[in-house]
Amino acid sequence: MKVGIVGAGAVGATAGFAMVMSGAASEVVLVDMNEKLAAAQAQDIAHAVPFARAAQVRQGGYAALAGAGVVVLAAGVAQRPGETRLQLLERNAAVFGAIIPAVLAAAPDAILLVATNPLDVMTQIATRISGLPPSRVIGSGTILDTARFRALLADRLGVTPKSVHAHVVGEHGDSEVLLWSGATVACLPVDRGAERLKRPLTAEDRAAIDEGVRRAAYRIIDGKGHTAFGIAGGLSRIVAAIAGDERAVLTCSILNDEVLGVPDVALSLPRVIGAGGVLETVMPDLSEEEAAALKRSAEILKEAVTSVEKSLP
Ligand SMILES: NC(=O)C1=CN([C@@H]2O[C@H](COP(=O)(O)OP(=O)(O)OC[C@H]3O[C@@H](n4cnc5c(N)ncnc54)[C@H](O)[C@@H]3O)[C@@H](O)[C@H]2O)C=CC1
Ligand SMILES: CC(=O)C(=O)O
Repeated sequence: MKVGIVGAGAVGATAGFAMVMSGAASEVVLVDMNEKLAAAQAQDIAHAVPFARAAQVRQGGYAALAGAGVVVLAAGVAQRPGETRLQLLERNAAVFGAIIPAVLAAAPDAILLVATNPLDVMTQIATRISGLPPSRVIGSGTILDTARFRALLADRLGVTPKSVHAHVVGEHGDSEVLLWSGATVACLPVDRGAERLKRPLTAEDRAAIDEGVRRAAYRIIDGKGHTAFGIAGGLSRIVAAIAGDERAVLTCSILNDEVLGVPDVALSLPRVIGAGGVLETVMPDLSEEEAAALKRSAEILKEAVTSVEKSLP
């Protein structure tokens, strides 16, 4: 599948690299207002193609996106150390106002895959600006937080993350909700599985994992200035699910009609992803505490989107 990526910085370029190395994309076009950067990133990725499956990688203008099945939106500003994702909102909303009409003029049939933060609000803004149905405007959402949850839990349990099933829903950000009640390992609820693995989970372990997932971006940005590898893996996974019409269940963000009484808000829930984008949403069973936290997350996002909506085109 041909994939366009608008924003060839750390996230966009690493995502392009991940898609080429995993075989998720057969053609990648990088678009950036900094054409020199996009051309350099495209060349660098192209030099990895001999170690991967056949793929074409190049820099281009918006017209070069024609025929793309997915266009990743990774343009805009990123957090500086200590900054929250929501603090980026006004600057990145203006960037989307400029790029989305240009993307759709060239690639009207593409699914938009949003990576820019604040992720959920940007997904909602992209849905509104594009006029596309919510199923075709997908935010990477908590696919990354879910991966972090599985990685940290697996490390504690001494098994591979692929054998841990656990999800994060809600905001891709500070109010996200780790679904401990549905987490499983070896066909067992996670607490029982942990005991059988002789690595029982204490309240302190849970708190440390929660903090490790929720604060991961802050720690990584403090150390290296940005995050890229995790989200690149997640974007590549979503593209593969679309390209292969997989019907894979992934936690992604789209505009929901309503979440626990909060209307018209984008946030992540488990979604079935295939060639048409989001094919189904599967509302998980939630404990009382998780339901209250998800509702709070929806309210925070609704407030954020309402604050910027008036200035949208
Ligand atoms: N969804 C997620 O889980 C994650 C999201 N992010 C977000 O992804 C976004 C990009 O982050 P980075 O790649 O680290 O930033 P970066 O600064 O390395 O790259 C952004 C690129 O966007 C380009 N750009 C800005 N305005 C543009 C416009 N109007 N048209 C075309 N190109 C434009 C810039 O020239 C730059 O190359 C940020 O909002 C960041 O917070 C970052 C990590 C994870
Ligand atoms: C920066 C960001 O959103 C993340 O790594 O989660």
